[in-house]
Amino acid sequence: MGGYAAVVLAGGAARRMGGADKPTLPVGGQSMLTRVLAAVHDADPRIVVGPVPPDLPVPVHSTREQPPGGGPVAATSAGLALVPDDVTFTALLAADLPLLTGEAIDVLRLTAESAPMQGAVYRDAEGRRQMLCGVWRTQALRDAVRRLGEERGHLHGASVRELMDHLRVAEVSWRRPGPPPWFDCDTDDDLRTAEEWAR
Ligand SMILES: Nc1nc2c(ncn2[C@@H]2O[C@H](COP(=O)(O)OP(=O)(O)OP(=O)(O)O)[C@@H](O)[C@H]2O)c(=O)[nH]1
Repeated sequence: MGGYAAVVLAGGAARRMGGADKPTLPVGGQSMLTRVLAAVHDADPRIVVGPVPPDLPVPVHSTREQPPGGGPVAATSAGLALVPDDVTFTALLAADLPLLTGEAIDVLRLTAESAPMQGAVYRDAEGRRQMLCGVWRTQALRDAVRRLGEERGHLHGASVRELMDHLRVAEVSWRRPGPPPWFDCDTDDDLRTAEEWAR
């Protein structure tokens, strides 16, 4: 596999968690953001779109969509602006995936590199795409963001689902026993579940 970049979206409002600073919440003794960055330890560059906690234990590049809070596609666009043109693949990830592993990223990378598609995401047992747990051909992702921006006139408030409509995506099932690596924490209950699984 070749090199890849990682763009981690970490500037959401976390309304379902009462506005908590979600990426900094600990699971298994480490912040969710730290855990996601560890899963992409071999990505270069690693880009965080959102506030970067001062005690983050790994170096990252950081940026922010303008205006802040513009939603995940505006944030993706800001992150992609820091990905060099010669980086063929980019992992696009939420910051609230505390069970993500390097192995799970490798499966996505292998799929994205071999499939005649523009990227790969996980699909859960109910068939739902985990859209912020994927690896993409960087240029295809850039093109999709640009086309969506042209259609809407702006990216503010655009959803990841709208973005995916502009991309050909391979869906990957995770069939191994144990917690799914794409599990995302939207609520306090999710956080408790992740904590149990992370033990
Ligand atoms: N930089 C940035 N990241 C975002 C934005 N909106 C969502 N995200 C990130 O995208 C990921 C998925 O977001 P959600 O969990 O759907 O939204 P959320 O705002 O975190 O939470 P809710 O308000 O409860 O929906 C999370 O890692 C968020 O931090 C945004 O406007 N800017």
